[in-house]
Amino acid sequence: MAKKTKDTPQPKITINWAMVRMVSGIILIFTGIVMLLSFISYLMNWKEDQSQLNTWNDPAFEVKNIFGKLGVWLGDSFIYQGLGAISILLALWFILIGLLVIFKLKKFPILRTTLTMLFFLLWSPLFLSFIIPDHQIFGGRMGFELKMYLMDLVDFLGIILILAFSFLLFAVLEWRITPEKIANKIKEDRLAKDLRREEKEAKKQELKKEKESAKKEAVEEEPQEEIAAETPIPAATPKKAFDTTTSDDELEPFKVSASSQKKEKPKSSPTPQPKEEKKQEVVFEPEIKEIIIEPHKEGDVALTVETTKEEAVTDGSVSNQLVEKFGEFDPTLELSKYKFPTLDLLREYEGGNDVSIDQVELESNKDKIVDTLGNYGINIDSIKATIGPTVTLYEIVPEAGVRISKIKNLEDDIALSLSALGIRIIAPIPGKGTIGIEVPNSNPTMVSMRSVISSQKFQTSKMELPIAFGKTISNETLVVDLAKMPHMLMAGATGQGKSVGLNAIITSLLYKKHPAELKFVMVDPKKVELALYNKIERHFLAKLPDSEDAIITDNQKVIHTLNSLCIEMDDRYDLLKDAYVRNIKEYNEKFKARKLSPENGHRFMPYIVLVVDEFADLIMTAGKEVEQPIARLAQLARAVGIHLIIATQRPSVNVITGIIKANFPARVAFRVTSKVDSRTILDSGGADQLIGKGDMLYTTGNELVRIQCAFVDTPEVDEIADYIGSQKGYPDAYMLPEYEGEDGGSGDPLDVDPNDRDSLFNDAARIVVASQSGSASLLQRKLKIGYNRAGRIIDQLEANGIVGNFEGSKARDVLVKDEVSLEQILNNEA
Ligand SMILES: Nc1ncnc2c1ncn2[C@@H]1O[C@H](COP(=O)(O)OP(=O)(O)OP(=O)(O)O)[C@@H](O)[C@H]1O
Repeated sequence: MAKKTKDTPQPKITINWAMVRMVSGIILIFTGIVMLLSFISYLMNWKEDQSQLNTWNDPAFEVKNIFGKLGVWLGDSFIYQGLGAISILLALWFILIGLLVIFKLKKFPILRTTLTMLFFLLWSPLFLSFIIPDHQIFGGRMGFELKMYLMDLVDFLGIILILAFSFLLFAVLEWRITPEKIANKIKEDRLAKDLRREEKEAKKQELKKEKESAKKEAVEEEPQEEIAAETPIPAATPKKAFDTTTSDDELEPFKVSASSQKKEKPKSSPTPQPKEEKKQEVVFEPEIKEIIIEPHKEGDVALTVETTKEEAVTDGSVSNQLVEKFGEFDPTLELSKYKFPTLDLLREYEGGNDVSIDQVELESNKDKIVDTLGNYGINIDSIKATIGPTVTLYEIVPEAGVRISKIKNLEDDIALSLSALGIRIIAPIPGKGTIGIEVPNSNPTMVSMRSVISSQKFQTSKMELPIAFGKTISNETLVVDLAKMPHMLMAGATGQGKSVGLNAIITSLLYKKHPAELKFVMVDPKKVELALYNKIERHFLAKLPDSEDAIITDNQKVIHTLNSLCIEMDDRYDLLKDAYVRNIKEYNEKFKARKLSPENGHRFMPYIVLVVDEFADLIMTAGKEVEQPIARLAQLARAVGIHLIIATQRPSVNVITGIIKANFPARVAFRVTSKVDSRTILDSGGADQLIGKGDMLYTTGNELVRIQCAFVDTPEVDEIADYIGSQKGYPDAYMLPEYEGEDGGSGDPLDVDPNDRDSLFNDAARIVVASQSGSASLLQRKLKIGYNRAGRIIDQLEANGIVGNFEGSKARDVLVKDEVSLEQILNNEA
């Protein structure tokens, strides 16, 4: 603010263009209105008024025109003696130009409008005086004279041709009429007609179907024997077929004709289904052909043979057709009414966005820095201050020849002379060639979550998983993409702002992502930090199938969940491989473009963010069991949209092990108690010099950025969770794959009785042999079964010698090499 008043420019004599524009606009509109009303009035009263023209100066002369003598004069000059009735166009043009001038409508095609008007001003007088020759008033003098001249020159037919050709020429130039356009227009009209017809037919079909289902219900309510009596071929007709055929025709066997069945086929069941599923079902229906074998003998029944054509591989053209027909797949359709949290759920804090610092404080800090350095013989060329929310950065350019290390060594002395905590010296500032000294403000400004969420940067961000972390030292909102990080390690001593930081991350994502696009897996050993998010379980949380609470507080469950996430990761990789894409973004785009069929197990993949609030506690109790899956996820899960955020109070080396550290390039450090801790988390000091309360350092491997974390209070989080939780959600939380631990799944095949076979055993064996891959997740997808059952079937396959031994994460070898041998095995053992 103070800066502004300082920089106020000297007053200059300037032309107020806005006023000029306003005044000229008003004059134009006024002129246009007077002309328009005069013309209209003149056209109505011209006979009487015109006869008075000779007695113009006579005070007794009375005219009927709405604008009196001026109106008559205008009408006579423009209409009678001039352009005729088309002069009205001129009046309208004045009004239009006036409006354009006032409202600054730059996009309006003014030149084109003016040219069109000029054409009509020339063309209409001739046209009007030609078709209404008795009254000069319509064509005006211009029309009359022109007509007389042309009559003499080209005669009647010549004038018609001139009028017709000039109009045609104008139309072609003005409306750019080309033969293609005309053809297109005809085509469009035809298409629109067809579309309307199709819509009508679809509506009719729907009505018919409704009636049919109503009838079916009525029939179902009737006693069964009655149906049996009326239906001559119930035994031969599969139940499914009976279920799907519901028209009256069905009750008569001979009328189960090609046409009536054809209509039935795409629907497998008339029961209403969730929107999305319904859509997909229709989309990927196989092509069905029918051959009717006519009866040979009298009294024989016609046989309809139904053949399903092999489903074609979905190539571009098919998907294009699908997209044309149904539009892109919309993952948000099921919760299409979902409303994103509103800004008013977040609080405005006192002092909000205005970062202010006392001028005196600035001056005195500067003097102290200059004096301290001066005492050690370091002279300064220039010094510049950048005021941030919690700290002010003084950028120093030392005199030539001063060693940087000398200034760096004076850190403690400068801190002493400024008598302030949290002084940090950055020597040199990367990419700037200056030396930075960060000095805490005596009155720090709170950075509210509201201010960062409402920032343009966050609102318009196109990032996949944007996080509005807080504000940098130059008071800019820092928005980072979790998808790019791809995992984050967060550390800080107790009470320094870790939980607030986690909430800020989660809140940012909740403000930007639809429940269909993002799921959280939350681990909260402290049991209270993340409990608030229980309310959004059905919208944003993921959990294990058998667990009650989505937020995991029990360490044993954490191990299961992490392993389950590993399975989800492997499944996702299989799907990515199938789809020939390299990451979740490309995969989802392909899925949305309907290039991947859900029939083959493909599905829209939401991002999964694993949030662990107290990692030290987990490592202490579960050690390797937790470290291994975390490391696996951290190494591999990035491409499949699984991201980890891990927070810990104790950033010691036995918690943040080398393997974990190597896979978490994004680090956030709140204040820690020692330089060693700072080194563990950031690989450099600095975190021990922070001032707490959300003051943090952030790095993605290169430079350290000092940020004031945005503050979001528990009641705010509570309100956001309430707001989301009160809306319609999914029936349940997002289900992660089942994981049974050591005892389940791929157990000891010796325990498995080779004769104890799952009902899907044969199918599974065929799939495994056909693909030559003994993977449980393949069976899961192809047979649409759970992980446990797939694991059991794999064990049975092993016991029967179809697949080889368990080989860790690798798929098992398939011992039967071709389908013929497999069929022999299956037949022998049957
Ligand atoms: N970004 C911030 N801006 C202002 N004040 C903050 C900020 N973050 C934290 N604080 C203050 O610090 C207090 C403690 O923060 P928080 O609960 O996040 O600490 P913590 O590191 O999670 O502690 P613990 O590990 O014990 O849970 C908050 O109640 C708040 O008063």
